[in-house]
Order: sequence, then C-alpha cells, then structure tokens
Amino acid sequence: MAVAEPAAFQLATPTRVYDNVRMISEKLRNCKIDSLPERYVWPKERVENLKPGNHETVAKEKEEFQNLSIPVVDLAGLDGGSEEVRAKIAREMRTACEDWGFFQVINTTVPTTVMEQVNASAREFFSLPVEQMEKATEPPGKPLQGYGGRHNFLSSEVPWIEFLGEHHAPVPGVKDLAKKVWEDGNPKFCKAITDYSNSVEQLGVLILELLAESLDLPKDTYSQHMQTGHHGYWRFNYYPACPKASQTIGIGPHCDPDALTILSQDQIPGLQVQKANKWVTVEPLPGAFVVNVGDYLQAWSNDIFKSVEHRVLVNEETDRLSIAFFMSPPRMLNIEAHPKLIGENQESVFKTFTSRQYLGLLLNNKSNGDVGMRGLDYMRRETTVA
Ligand SMILES: O=C(O)CCC(=O)C(=O)O
Ligand SMILES: [Fe+2]
Repeated sequence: MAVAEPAAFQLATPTRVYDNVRMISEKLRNCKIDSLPERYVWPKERVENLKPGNHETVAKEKEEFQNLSIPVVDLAGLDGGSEEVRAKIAREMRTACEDWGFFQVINTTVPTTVMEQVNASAREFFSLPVEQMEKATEPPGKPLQGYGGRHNFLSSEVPWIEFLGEHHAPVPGVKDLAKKVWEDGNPKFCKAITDYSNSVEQLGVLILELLAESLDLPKDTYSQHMQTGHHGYWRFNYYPACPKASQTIGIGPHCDPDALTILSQDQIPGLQVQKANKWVTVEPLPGAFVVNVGDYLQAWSNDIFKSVEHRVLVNEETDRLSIAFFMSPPRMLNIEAHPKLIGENQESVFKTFTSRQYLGLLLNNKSNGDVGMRGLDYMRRETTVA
C-alpha cells in the first residue's frame, strides 16, 4: 500500500473566527455591507457557471439540456414481494449508478413524520443565536463534526454554508452534542435525529442489497459492512439566502468519501450533478431522497458504479436545508472489489485501501478536487502516490 497512514487529521490552515454566513446574509439584506466578503467570492477558474439555485434555473436547464434529469426510482413495487419487480428496480438503480452516480428514490418506507420531525429539529437548531450554536463547535482536529459556520479550511475560498453533523454509528453522538447546546439535552431533538438516522440507514441497506443483486452478487456483499463497526454520519446543511448568489457556492465541487449518501432536500433547488460536462440541477421532488454512489462503492464495484462530482448553488431570497446521511464501512476494513467483478487474469481497477487511509489522504490535502485529481484517482492501480 503506497499511501501512508496519517498522523492525525489536520487542517491546512488554522481556524480563524469570522462572521458566519447567516450574519453576513443579514448585513447584506440590511445594506450594512454591499458586497460579499472576499473569501466567499469563488473565482471563475474554480467554479464555472455559477447561478442562483432556483426554479427558474431548473426550467432554463430543462430547455437547454433537453430534459436531461437524474433518474427517479420508484420503490412502491417492492411491497408486492414479486421477484421480477425487485429485479427491475435493481436494474434501474444499476443503470442510474453507472450513468449518473445519482438517482432519486420515491415511495420509501421512511415515515413522513420522521422527516417532518428531523426537518423541524434542523430548523430549530439553525434559528438559535450564533453563540448558542457555537457551543457545538468541535476543535480543528474534527473539521466535519459539530457545528461549522465560520469556515477557513481546506481551501482559500470558503463555502456559503452552516452545518451541524455527528456520528450515528459506530457510537451515536447526538446526546453529547445536544447537551452542549441545550441545558436539558433537548430529548425531542435527539429522538428526531435518532429516528431519522435509523430509518435512513435501513433505506441505505436496502439500496446496497439491490445494487449487489443488480451485479449478480450475493445480496449482502455490501450491506454486511453496515452491521457493526460501520460509520453512519448525519449532517444538516443549511444555506442562508445570499443576495449575491452568483458569486458564491454552498458546497464546491466534490465527490463523497463514503459508500453511499442519502439526502433529503427541501423544495429549493441547489444540488447540481456533473453529467456530460454539464451541471445538472436535481429537481426537488416532495418526499424523495437523493441517493449517490460514494468513492468506496465505486471501488467495491470495480469502477462500474461512479462516484460523481456534485456541488450546491445558493438561493438569492430563500434559505435552503438539506439533510444528509453518509454510510461507510468500518474504518479498518479493506475495501476491494468482489472477485466476480474482476476479469480472469486481471487485477482490480483500484488498490486495496481502508477508509481510514483514504480520509487521511483527503484531509492531509493531497486532493480535494482543487489539485486537479480526485481522491479515488490516487487509488487506481496505475497511480503512484508521491
Ligand atoms: O445540500 C445538498 O444538496 C448536497 C450536500 C452534499 O453534497 C454533501 O453534504 O456532501
Ligand atoms: Fe456531497
């Protein structure tokens, strides 16, 4: 294995304290400032074709891209127990994961009340005074946990986002997090997140089973790694309205360093997926989840499924909330393709690696899309890591 184990997850630059995006948004709206602070302005070389994330953008794209849109897979047929229907749904997912790396699922078993409660909890958190939200800020060694809102990490330009995230597995972190923010530990908030994480994780397991079946592999090929010691991480992404939406970005282009991501977005468009050199906006569908292949699933599938670059636009008038759940195998598990997917006398496309090594590689800033090479490209057999 050519990639060295990281000493510790480190930030490229020390954290400095700035206004958070909600404060800047308010100052812009009240004309206390008339332009975006420089660190939020993303140069054209780094992000092409920025525009506000709104329904007009979706409508224009539909015309321009001739209705190109990410596939929608309807799970309703699974209830009937028919094997043919299950195989058809699995095939649809496979095609979507090969062609797009993304699809939306509708008619899932995730209860509407669970989604209503978790959305309300996210909104409750992001309406707190900044000082209270910041009680959930983690030290720089944990850049993606707790509350994040005054960014200065990974790149010189910072994204227009506030987030709150924690592990659900292997050890659920929500209670400790809530205790820091609310004196009584907000049991309702903890329950909402726990119920949501459990339901969405179950949906993820089902999708991983269907994807394994679609490749003619045993059903539990991937889902077996989501039973114990696996990582489930939830994150609220909150993008306040930005009057200068064409100058900044909610999340810059990236691929997800996980096996599978399941995302619920509100009805404000913003998520864009790279397809045939175009940024295609994912049209919000009520009750749908956006599912995407992460880097580990691409490796597991021996490059059949694609972990595809995506990014998030912000809206000029309205805030946007998305709730993500990231699923990964245990940190020390060797990630490698099933032998059936590797041709005779051939090697797998990717070297064997663990997610621990992989995250170390990303966080030590070898690659985050910025340096022209994706993290997973470092794991291709033909690549030598310096
Ligand atoms: O907010 C979204 O729609 C997508 C968020 C995302 O890509 C992520 O959290 O990794
Ligand atoms: Fe993502």
